Amino acid sequence: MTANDTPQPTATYDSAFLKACRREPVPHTPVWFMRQAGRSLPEYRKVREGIPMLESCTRPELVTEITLQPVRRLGVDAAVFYSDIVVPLKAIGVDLDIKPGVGPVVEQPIRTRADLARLRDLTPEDVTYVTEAIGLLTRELGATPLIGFAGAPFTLASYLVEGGPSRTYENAKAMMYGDPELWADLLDRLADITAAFLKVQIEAGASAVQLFDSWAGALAPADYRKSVMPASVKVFDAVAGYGVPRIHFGVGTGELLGLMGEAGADVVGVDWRVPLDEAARRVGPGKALQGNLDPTVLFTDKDTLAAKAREVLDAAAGLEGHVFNLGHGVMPNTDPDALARLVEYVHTATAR
Ligand SMILES: Cc1c2[nH]c(c1CCC(=O)O)Cc1[nH]c(c(CCC(=O)O)c1C)Cc1[nH]c(c(CCC(=O)O)c1C)Cc1[nH]c(c(C)c1CCC(=O)O)C2
Repeated sequence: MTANDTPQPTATYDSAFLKACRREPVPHTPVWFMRQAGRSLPEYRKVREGIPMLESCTRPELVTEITLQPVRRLGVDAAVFYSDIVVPLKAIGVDLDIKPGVGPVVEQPIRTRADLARLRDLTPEDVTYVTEAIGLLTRELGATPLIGFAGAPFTLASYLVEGGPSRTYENAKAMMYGDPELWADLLDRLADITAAFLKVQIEAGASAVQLFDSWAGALAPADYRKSVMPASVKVFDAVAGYGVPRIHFGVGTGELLGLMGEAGADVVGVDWRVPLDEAARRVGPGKALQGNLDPTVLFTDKDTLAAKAREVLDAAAGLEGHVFNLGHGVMPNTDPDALARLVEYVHTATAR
């Protein structure tokens, strides 16, 4: 499929997940989990043994297996492509690695205009392993949709400018406030790279895409609107013509929910801090919501888990479209059986 073709009904078109994204009636509330593939699954730890994270993302058969693992075990309504937000940066030659237990670490942070030259455009040839893996996956998945994803310009910039994970984003925000032109140019470069990465995934067969602006909650709404939102708008605009749902998620973004919808999302992801009925008021009409069980609830007993999931469903009762998810990613020590129970509970409680 290319942009602006009339979207054709596909094998996944009538899935509960895509219907909920389009705000159509659903047979049950669809469920998937951010970070559903990964360390909470013993079968993941087994196949990843001895293979560095970023290398694992370049092996199509391994990517296929890891992406399918949670679909088989948990009964979720969608698969999420096994990759990472820093994969496109690595693919254009940025010297970075994912350090276990730490996260992405960038050898030479981007701090000056000269550093920007290290961010060249991403072409499909840079990530042929992504195209190949998605081809394998969509054949295996059949009617189950595959969600592609990318990091939003701000969240990618936070790693590139800080050089690694940060609690304060002091270098990134100092650039944003102190050198707005350099900042705008950096985010614009990242928007092009992100858009190119999403296009590769959609053209290879992804049924929906999620833009992770995980750390945008660090920003005041006025700064988000002026200094970050234009780059995210550029990303969403670039993939609008494909007709696949676009999901927009960040952590601690209660004050930004309206703007994150306005940026061009069809579905707004909500963390656990804002109940979904209140989130719907902040986002306004015409968008589905995704979320938002606190991931730590999975560490509690069965009855508490069901009661807390019920609270999410009750808050979502009046929404135009609801995709059940956690308010952030599955934590590594989560019991996979609790995840499977949660899927079962949501499906049963919402069966129509
Ligand atoms: C901020 C961010 C990153 N990566 C991602 C985000 C946005 C989501 C969020 O807000 O949590 C996105 C991501 N990363 C990964 C996925 C896979 C798909 C899925 O959700 O199942 C997704 C969607 C694989 C991964 N990405 C990573 C792992 C764990 C590494 C491993 O298994 O060795 C996985 C499965 C590594 C990673 N990569 C990143 C971090 C913070 C870490 C964790 C570091 C650690 O605690 O070890 C950057």
